[in-house]
Amino acid sequence: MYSSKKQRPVFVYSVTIYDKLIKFPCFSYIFYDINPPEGFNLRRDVYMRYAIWLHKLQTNKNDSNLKKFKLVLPPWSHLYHWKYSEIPEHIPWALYFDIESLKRFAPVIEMYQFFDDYDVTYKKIEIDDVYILQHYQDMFETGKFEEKMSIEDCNEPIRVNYFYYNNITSNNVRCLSFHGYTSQLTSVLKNSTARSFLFDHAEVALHDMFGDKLYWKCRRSMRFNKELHEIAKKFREQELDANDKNDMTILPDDWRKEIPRRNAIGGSYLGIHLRRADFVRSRSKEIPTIENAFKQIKNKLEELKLDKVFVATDAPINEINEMRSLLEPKYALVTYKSEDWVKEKYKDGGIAIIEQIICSYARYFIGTYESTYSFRIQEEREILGFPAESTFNRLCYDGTESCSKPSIWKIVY
Ligand SMILES: C[C@@H]1O[C@H](OP(=O)(O)OP(=O)(O)OC[C@H]2O[C@@H](n3cnc4c(=O)[nH]c(N)nc43)[C@H](O)[C@@H]2O)[C@@H](O)[C@H](O)[C@@H]1O
Repeated sequence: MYSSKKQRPVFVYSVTIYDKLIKFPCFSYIFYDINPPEGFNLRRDVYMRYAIWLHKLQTNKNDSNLKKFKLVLPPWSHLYHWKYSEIPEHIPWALYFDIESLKRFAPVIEMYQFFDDYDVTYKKIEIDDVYILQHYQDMFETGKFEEKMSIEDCNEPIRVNYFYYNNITSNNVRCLSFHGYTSQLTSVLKNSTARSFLFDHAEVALHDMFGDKLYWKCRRSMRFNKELHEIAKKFREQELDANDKNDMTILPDDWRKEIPRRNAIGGSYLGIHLRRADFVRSRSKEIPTIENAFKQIKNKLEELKLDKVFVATDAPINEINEMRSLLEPKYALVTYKSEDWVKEKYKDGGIAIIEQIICSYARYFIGTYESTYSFRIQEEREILGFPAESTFNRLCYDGTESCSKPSIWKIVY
């Protein structure tokens, strides 16, 4: 794990990484950052675009004239949906993900490990080349989308510091209007002698290929931190009477050993992701009221002959109680209540992941329309080998099941 001491570099004076990153002269570093309001699960998708790019750079023999790159994982700081007890907080990826598993796909390092790579006698880190990606305004106006990139005037004011560290900065910041796939950014690397690059607004670059074999390899490498899995497993066993052996949900320790299958059964409970919070305001016409959600849950429990529903939700307690009073006593509504140490150690992000895991292992899953939190559960269930019909379902806004189904993105090996 990480030590808080390692979170903030202490340096004495300023040099560029190109000049002084002396510990590992054969490496160059790629940083990326994302539009601040974006939530955790969209960020996971953006990570994949860059991990796939780095994977390709690492394996593509035609680009052997390029240096070796490391992808620096941006700490989880100031996420809009999370409450932080201490500000600024730089949460490393190891708190949520199995880093060794990520490394089996792409050459990633944590930010604090980058600080270790850096010569710590220097006060300030200056990233050699910063590119702020931005959309071509005219493409949205004309609807004519073509792949291109060009350095242009910036659409937004330029930031002075990066990643909420006031000693990470750059003297060379440019705005790159961009429409294309992430690996097309290779041309930026080829035309530069820099040893450190930051792509801000990284979400502007698209997936090279959404849903192909490489996409799924990368996705499979994104295993959660083992302890989070253990916590969810214990909860499933104790509160939902579910276990991997009976539910046919055992995966090999190494994602590279996974094989195609569709025989997962899942625990004898219905899994629901009921997204509320900001969605109640921003998507009121697309998500159900509590009563409408109840109708769909009850119908599905009847149809599947189940008597338990696990609800992952960011709803306030009064809404959960309302749902509970509608379902009980005939059906049990189970939610995850974290122990104090879990909340303290893993914070809001970890609790959300534990709930996602529990939904992933359910007999049947129903998510919330266009929530990336639900999308990630659907992917996890594809990896676990559930029949697609038990996964790609959404709560309809009107209490019926008649609304359109979510897009089905089946796993490819
Ligand atoms: C419209 C967009 O929707 C996006 O949200 P959407 O895709 O649902 O997906 P997320 O970005 O993951 O949701 C935002 C955060 O809300 C919390 N959250 C959501 N659902 C649950 C849940 O069931 N249980 C728990 N414990 N926490 C939950 C969690 O911290 C998660 O990272 C937003 O990130 C964007 O900023 C934007 O608002």
